[in-house]
Amino acid sequence: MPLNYQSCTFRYTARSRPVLNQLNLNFSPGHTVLLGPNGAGKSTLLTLGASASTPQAGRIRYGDLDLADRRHVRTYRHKVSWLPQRPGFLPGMTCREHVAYVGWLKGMRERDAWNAAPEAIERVGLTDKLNNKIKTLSGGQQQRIAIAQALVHDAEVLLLDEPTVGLDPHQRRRFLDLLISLRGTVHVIVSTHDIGDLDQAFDEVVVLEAGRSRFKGTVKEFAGHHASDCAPGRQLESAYAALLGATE
Ligand SMILES: Nc1ncnc2c1ncn2[C@@H]1O[C@H](COP(=O)(O)OP(=O)(O)OP(=O)(O)O)[C@@H](O)[C@H]1O
Repeated sequence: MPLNYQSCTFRYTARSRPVLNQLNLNFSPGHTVLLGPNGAGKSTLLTLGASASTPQAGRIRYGDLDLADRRHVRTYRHKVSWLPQRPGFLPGMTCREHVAYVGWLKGMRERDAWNAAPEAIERVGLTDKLNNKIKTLSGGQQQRIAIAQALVHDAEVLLLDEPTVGLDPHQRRRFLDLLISLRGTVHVIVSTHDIGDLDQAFDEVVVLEAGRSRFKGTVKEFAGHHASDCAPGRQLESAYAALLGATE
C-alpha cells in the first residue's frame, strides 16, 4: 500500500521523548505484519496511520492523499479501517448494532450498514450472537466482533492492532485464513506478538524498535536471519530474536 510515513516524529506530551523519531517507512502493497518489542511504537504508528492522531513533524501519505490536509483526511477515513488495541464497546448494544454503527461512522448509509453487519459478523463466525448484547460475549468473542467492525465497510486499508489477542488457536487460524482470503482486495497492516505462523498470511515484515524501523523486507528475507541451529518450524521466532537480540 502506498501508506508512507515521511520523517515522522510523534510525542505524547511536549516534554516527553519522541515515541516515533523521524520515522521513514513506506509500507508495500499487500499484507504487512508489524513486529517489535513492547513500547516500540507499533500502536502509535497505527494510530497515526488511522489519522486518529497527527505527527508533530513529518507527513503521512496514502497515495495522493496527505493526512495533514483536512479535506484529504475526510476522504481517507472512508478508505481505512482501524482496530485499536483496546476496542471500546457500549455494553447495552447488540453485536449487529455495534458493527452497523461503525459502518455508518465510516460513511455507509444507515440501511446499508445495517444490512452489511450480518455478513461481517458471519466472517468471524458469530452469526449465532448477531442479536446478543455485547456484554454477554466472552473476551475473545468481543475481539472477533471488533474484527467484524473493521471489515464491515469494505475498506481499502485495514490497520489491525493485535487482533488475535484473546483468540483460541482455532479462531486464530480462522483469522489468518480470513486474512489470506482478503489477499489482493485490501492492504493490511497487522501488529502482533504472535510470530509462529505468519508466513502464510503476510508478504512483508516490518520490525519497529524504539520508534525506528529496524527491518523491512519480505517474509523470506526476514526468515533468512534465523540462527543456523534453530529448531525446524522456529525460523521466524529465531529471526526475530536474532534481529532484536538483547531487546527482548
Ligand atoms: N496515551 C499515551 N500517553 C503517553 N505515553 C504513551 C501513550 N500511549 C503510549 N505511550 C508510550 O508510547 C510508547 C510506545 O507505545 P505503543 O503503545 O505505541 O507501543 P507498542 O509497540 O504498541 O507496545 P505493545 O507491544 O506493548 O503494545 C511507550 O513508551 C508508551 O509508554
